[in-house]
Amino acid sequence: MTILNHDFLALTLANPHSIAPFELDFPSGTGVVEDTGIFRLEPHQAKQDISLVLSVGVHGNETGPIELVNELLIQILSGRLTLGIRLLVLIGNPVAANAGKRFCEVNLNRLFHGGWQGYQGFEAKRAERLEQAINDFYRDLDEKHTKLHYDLHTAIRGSEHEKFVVYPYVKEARYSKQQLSFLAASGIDAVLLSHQATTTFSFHSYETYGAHAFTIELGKVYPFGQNDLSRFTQMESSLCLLLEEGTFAQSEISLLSIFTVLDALIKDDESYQLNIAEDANNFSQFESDFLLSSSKKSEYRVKQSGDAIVFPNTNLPIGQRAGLVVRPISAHDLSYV
Ligand SMILES: O=C(O)CCC(=O)N[C@@H](CCC(=O)O)C(=O)O
Ligand SMILES: [Zn+2]
Repeated sequence: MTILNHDFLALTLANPHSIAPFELDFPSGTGVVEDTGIFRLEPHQAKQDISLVLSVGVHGNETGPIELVNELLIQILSGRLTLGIRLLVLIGNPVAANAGKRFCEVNLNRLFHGGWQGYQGFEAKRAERLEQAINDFYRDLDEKHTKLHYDLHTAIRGSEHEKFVVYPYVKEARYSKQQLSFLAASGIDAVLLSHQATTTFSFHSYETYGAHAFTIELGKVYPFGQNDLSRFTQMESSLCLLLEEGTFAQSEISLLSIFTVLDALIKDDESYQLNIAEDANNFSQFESDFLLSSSKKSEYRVKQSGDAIVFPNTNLPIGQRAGLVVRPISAHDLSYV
């Protein structure tokens, strides 16, 4: 088996359920395709002790980041980019990607950190397999080794901040200045600081391995072939620098708008409604006391003028997150590591 034309995405989509493992050489290192959508690359000469997981397509229809990372792989495999750190690329949900869907049976990004237990079907198996791949990749690294996991997504809606990240819930609320500066340099506009543990991929890597891990939203969802990859230029440049030199591009944290997550809105009944326009953007703000959601069982009123909604979505099963309510805060109010 080989990766024809260095096109790992094409190989993955042609074999969405499984691939027998195989090894390959490329000009600056060696690689192993461990399974479908799971590709580990080891540099001949590591410039820094950094192990980077780049995951894309955890939601199958979020194709822009998949195309971006596939392009980076083509550059590495063809020798145009010299790999200087360890790299694990994960294409999360190839079956849903082929179907042009967010997921097939269950939202994969709610099944990590053991959340797959108790579920059947492709996504449950896939979450377990992806967790295993990360565990294998991070195994036996010493204390001073830097573990990174950037989980790249695109959002269903337009947004007042086109590119933003979810910083998973971290103990003692201490945030990495180096990573935030890297995100600012990568074209990220805003950061949401999570208020609780979740079963997302980025939370799993932070909580289990102490990785610097983020869900990174790079714009709006488009089908394969319809993404304007020029919108990812800053992220691409930062990733190239990191992959080649093990260096983090840095910009002022003050470029970032920071939001704390106040509440997760949970769909608690079939009657659950969000009182927002169909086409409302992420980060739409509301006045104090506005009735943001209501159902036969509950209502949610906005606590303070300026509070905003991110990821509003009611097209999901009861018990799942229908949105996040966020509030702007100053970067000066954060504690940093
Ligand atoms: O646009 C939307 O509503 C969803 C975009 C998306 O997939 N977001 C992630 C965020 C994960 C996190 O909170 O870290 C998701 O919902 O899984
Ligand atoms: Zn997503």
